[in-house]
Amino acid sequence: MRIAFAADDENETTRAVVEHLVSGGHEVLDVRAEGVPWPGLGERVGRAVVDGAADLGVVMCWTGTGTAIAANKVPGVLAAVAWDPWIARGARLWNDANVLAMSLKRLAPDVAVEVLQAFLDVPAPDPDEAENIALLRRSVTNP
Ligand SMILES: O=C(CO)[C@H](O)[C@H](O)COP(=O)(O)O
Repeated sequence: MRIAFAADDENETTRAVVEHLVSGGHEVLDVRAEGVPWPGLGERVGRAVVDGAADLGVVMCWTGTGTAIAANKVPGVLAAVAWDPWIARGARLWNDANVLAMSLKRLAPDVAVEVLQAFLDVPAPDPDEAENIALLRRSVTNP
């Protein structure tokens, strides 16, 4: 898969995430750029997904929340913060999340990789959730 990626800091966890993607045969579209702060990075990942340059996105910041909020401002993005594999799987399966957000400070490298893999392992959302997902995708400007 083509995965858009950005993080506003670099450490063992962010490196493990990128290495896991590359070793898993995924194409990593790294949208980091000098001087772009975390809100811009979240937006860049969201845009890459919505524009079709990437199939899914991964954003990381200290908390995971700021980049998730920024990504969610891009219409068509459903970004979810996950901190364990069950949450990540549920975000794909029941919410159709197309961007995974993780804390680069609070997740150990092996945990972040497990969370990421659980997200990637879901091929498609649960059809039983189609109505709820449609409601989730509806915005106040697009009722
Ligand atoms: O977790 C974050 C946003 O949710 C940021 O990573 C954290 O706030 C640090 O940002 P900065 O380096 O701009 O102070």
